[in-house]
Amino acid sequence: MTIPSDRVSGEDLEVWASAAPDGPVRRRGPASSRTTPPAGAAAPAAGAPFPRASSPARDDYQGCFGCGGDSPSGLRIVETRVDGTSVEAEFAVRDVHQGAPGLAHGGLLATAMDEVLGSVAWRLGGRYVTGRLETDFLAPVPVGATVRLRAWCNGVHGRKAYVEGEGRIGAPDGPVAVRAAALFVEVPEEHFTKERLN
Ligand SMILES: CCCCCCCC/C=C\CCCCCCCC(=O)SCCNC(=O)CCNC(=O)[C@H](O)C(C)(C)COP(=O)(O)OP(=O)(O)OC[C@H]1O[C@@H](n2cnc3c(N)ncnc32)[C@H](O)[C@@H]1OP(=O)(O)O
Repeated sequence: MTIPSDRVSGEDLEVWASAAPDGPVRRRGPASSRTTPPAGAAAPAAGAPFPRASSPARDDYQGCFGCGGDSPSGLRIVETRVDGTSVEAEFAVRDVHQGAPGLAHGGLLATAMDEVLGSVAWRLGGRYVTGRLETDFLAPVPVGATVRLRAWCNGVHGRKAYVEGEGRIGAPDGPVAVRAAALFVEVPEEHFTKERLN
């Protein structure tokens, strides 16, 4: 398998022990050039308060599909540890999250990554939305499993924050089921109000 060297850095590549007949397969990591910080990107700040002035960020807002308690089929992601801008979180895969019978739908796993990576971005101190989200699905996740999420910021460049993370099955050192890299873009407060229909 050939990996275009202009698309990924050396750190993005991993050698995967594989039973493939031609030996170990080199697989691309989750980050493409569009989700990799450019040279000169700043290191993330140590962690800043959420800018809670905007209405979707109210302390009592429970409508989020990822983390809110008001969404009956929501993921109900709970943050378990925050260290600066890095976040650990978890959620339980329920019947309503199925794709194939008994297994989590991939789109919901991508949603979980969007949520936890977004939480990292908001800890930079601005209001951020997802501009691009790249996801690798590495193992099926059974209904009933707890997915342990971990996410961190690789750098900030102007309005752009480069965030990465992973989800493991069952335990913090369990098998990696999903990996993601994203570009979050800082937006003004009006972003969350100007297009609303209700
Ligand atoms: C959101 C939650 C709020 C509640 C918070 C509660 C408290 C916190 C608790 C918990 C954490 C939150 C967790 C949330 C998690 C979920 C997050 C989501 O699902 S967000 C919804 C989905 N995303 C959108 O709806 C964006 C839709 N897109 C847009 O609005 C625009 O396209 C936007 C803002 C992304 C960019 O538009 P422009 O006009 O402002 O700016 P331009 O110039 O186009 O882009 C700026 C820079 O970014 C690059 N860029 C933009 N999109 C890119 C892309 N897809 N790929 C690569 N680069 C991109 C551009 O090339 C440009 O770069 P150059 O400055 O020129 O270097």
